[in-house]
Amino acid sequence: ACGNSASQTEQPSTEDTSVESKADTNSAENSTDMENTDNQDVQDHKVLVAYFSATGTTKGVAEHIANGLNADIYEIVPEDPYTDADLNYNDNNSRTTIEMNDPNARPAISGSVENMEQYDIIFVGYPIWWGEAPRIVSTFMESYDFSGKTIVPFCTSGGSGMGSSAANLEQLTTGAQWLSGEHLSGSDSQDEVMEWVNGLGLNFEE
Ligand SMILES: Cc1cc2nc3c(=O)[nH]c(=O)nc-3n(C[C@H](O)[C@H](O)[C@H](O)COP(=O)(O)O)c2cc1C
Repeated sequence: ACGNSASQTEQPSTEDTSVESKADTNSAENSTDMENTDNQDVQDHKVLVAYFSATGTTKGVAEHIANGLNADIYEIVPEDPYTDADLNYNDNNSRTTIEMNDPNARPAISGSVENMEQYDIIFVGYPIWWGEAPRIVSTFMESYDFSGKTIVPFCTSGGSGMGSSAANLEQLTTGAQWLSGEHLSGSDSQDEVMEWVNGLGLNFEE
């Protein structure tokens, strides 16, 4: 399913699991070229960019979104970090192969989002593993009450699209509005990523 994955060479920084959750970068100034000033109506929405990234690609995209929107960012950090051996998809007995073969696997997350209630829009980013979101993203979706919130999924991959990954995550939440997601590339510039974000038609808090 993932023979076209190229990125096993740029190696996982699995030891770099520092939580930069909620780097509170919201400030009054917003120097980015937000194009949504013409559709500010009654309410602006506070945004969280949450992501899981085993080897840094999704992290880069998540940072583009968070920087572009001046939004909070939260890394889903596994309690038990993924080693290179864990990430070996050529090994039928590797941790990821075992987890992805079990739809009910729920790897534990270290830490949590403080005050999820304050967010109206949550971007959720992840790498595609065997055509799906990693099971730890399922753990994340089941850990909070997302009702009334808008969820915007995005992924990176070695070539596959989102497939049914987001639809399957959506099943784990109730009462949230899921927008159709986007497959992004680790080589996309911030401007390219923001072009997609600004085209979503959401009102972001500035
Ligand atoms: C266990 C595992 C399974 C993968 N399965 C797929 C796949 O099915 N399709 C694909 O295009 N890429 C697959 N990949 C490649 C990753 O999706 C890709 O390298 C991604 O950008 C990594 O993101 P990250 O650096 O944020 O972890 C897989 C990678 C791993 C480690």
